[in-house]
Amino acid sequence: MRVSLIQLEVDLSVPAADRLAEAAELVRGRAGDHLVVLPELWLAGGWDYARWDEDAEALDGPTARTMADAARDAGVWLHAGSIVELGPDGAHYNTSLLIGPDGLRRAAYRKIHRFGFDSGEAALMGPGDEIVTCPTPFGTIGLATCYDLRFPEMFRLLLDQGTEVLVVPAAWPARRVEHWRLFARARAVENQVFVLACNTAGEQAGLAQGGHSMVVDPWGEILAEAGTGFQVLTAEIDTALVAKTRADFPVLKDRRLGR
Ligand SMILES: O=C(O)CCC(=O)C(=O)O
Repeated sequence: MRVSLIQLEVDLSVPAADRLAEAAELVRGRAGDHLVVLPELWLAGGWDYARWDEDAEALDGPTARTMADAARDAGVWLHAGSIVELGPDGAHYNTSLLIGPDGLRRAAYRKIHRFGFDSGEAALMGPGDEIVTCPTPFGTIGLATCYDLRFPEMFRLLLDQGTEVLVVPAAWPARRVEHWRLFARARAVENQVFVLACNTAGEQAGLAQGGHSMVVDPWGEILAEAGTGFQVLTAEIDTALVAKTRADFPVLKDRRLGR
């Protein structure tokens, strides 16, 4: 199957409506791909907390609807990155959306581990509390977001729910980009899954973003890696490699704890 990770440059000085339309066009341009992935909080911005109140929207709000139309027009599965979700309880969540080629939402995942210690996301967003996986024609997709990568115990739960392809949108800063690269490969190797890790590029709220979106196979090989600017990163992946890797090197059978 062909996957594309759209490493967007998030320039918050450009009106959100223009950036939304541009992202939708990029998705439409990926007709022929099987799965397209966008980064974390690419519309609201991952680091401009002051905007989150005004940018918060429901799960079926304008971003979700625009992305659903784009997915249907292109005939692709779309991981639309994440939005600032205004939950029914009035709280905000960092919620990622998986949309089918028919334009229907197939999964929504509220980021469990919020970044910022006592400020930023950790103070302003509610925590998700549900591990989310979704069956697709090309295997079970497991959902995680950015900072989640630092918490390997979460990925064992995703594994135990059948994950074969892990999709991780992010707004990961350049300062710690080597951690990002390390974790993307580590989560692939330890769980014997594909990892599709889609970061932002450019600068957000004065913070340089790391780029280096990656497609990693279950053996930990990097099949494709972006640079630091805007890029559409495309790779062919064979999801049969998950079962083959697990059969050829059956390390997961030796787990002793936590199941
Ligand atoms: O863990 C990190 O270094 C970055 C995490 C982050 O930027 C986020 O979760 O938004």
